[in-house]
Amino acid sequence: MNAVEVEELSMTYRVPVRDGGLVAAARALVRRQYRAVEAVRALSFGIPAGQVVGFLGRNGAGKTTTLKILAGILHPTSGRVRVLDQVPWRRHNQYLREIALIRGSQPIGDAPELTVLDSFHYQQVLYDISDGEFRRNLAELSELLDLDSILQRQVRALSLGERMRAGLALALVYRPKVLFLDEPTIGLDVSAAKTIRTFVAEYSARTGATVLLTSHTMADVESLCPRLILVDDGAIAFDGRRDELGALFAPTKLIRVTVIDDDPDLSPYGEVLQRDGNQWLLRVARDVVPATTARLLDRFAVADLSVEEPSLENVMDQAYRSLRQTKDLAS
Ligand SMILES: Nc1ncnc2c1ncn2[C@@H]1O[C@H](COP(=O)(O)OP(=O)(O)OP(=O)(O)O)[C@@H](O)[C@H]1O
Repeated sequence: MNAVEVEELSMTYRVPVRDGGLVAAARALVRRQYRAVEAVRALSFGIPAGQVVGFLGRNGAGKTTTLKILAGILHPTSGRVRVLDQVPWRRHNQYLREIALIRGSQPIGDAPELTVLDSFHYQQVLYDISDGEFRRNLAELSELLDLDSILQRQVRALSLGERMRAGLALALVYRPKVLFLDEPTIGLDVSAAKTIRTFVAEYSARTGATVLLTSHTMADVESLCPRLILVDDGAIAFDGRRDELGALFAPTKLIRVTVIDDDPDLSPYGEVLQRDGNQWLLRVARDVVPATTARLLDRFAVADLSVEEPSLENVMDQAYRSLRQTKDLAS
């Protein structure tokens, strides 16, 4: 059984619309008009327990809406969802104890006057955690997220990075089995973001937690998610491994080659992206990579040669362009 099971999930928001001006404002008081925004359209996917999945897509693609439905905050327009075999929007206590939604934009609850430690005690009461388990979990989280120096501080006085570390620990002190992480590194400096990434990887490895993560930071996705689901306009555009995404949307690879010949010219072998002395970086269509490497090895005295996938950032850029083009052609 999958930990997360989503079938034909759709969500349409009703957004009030009115023209500008006082007359229109007065008319809207009497008869309000609405416009439908289809945020999620017939999404289907399953996630086995323990898997870490990147949930990607352009701004407005429907990621946060999906995570909110899975976390039981929103009721969808239609579709079937089971997370740990429960219907999220029924919000049973048992369910809420087994999952956590953590949003990088709002990592911590709404009691900014409490200290971090008080917030932990509040979580202990709310989630009915035994003293022994609470002490163990808090000690482990403090160590992994370096919380000792902020436990006595008021939440309102924390920096964004400290807030995110505290928010993650607060959400995980009751040991949820499924994590929905919505841009957990947004706005963080490179070291703080790395701390969060390392922590998420360790948490899921240690506890076997299932993780669905959205991020526009490709380093998060690259380091954490073997499987990627790409949504576009509320529908799934891709579901598979990172190399499969590359093969689908970025039809090229990079050949990095160092030759020891004098004054070599490698430009006929591919698009030259970089040249540094005798080291060349060539962009080559995927299907001619084997033939091109064979020709290079045959023609030059090669000191070093490697074939590289384009960066995930590059692949995503090409994927978004291609999806936009398809949409423009269809409209
Ligand atoms: N509360 C709401 N009321 C009306 N429309 C909404 C609401 N929340 C989101 N939307 C719309 O639904 C669509 C999907 O939004 P959503 O926030 O799920 O996208 P996203 O993929 O998370 O985007 P981003 O990467 O920018 O965070 C967008 O068109 C958005 O404007």
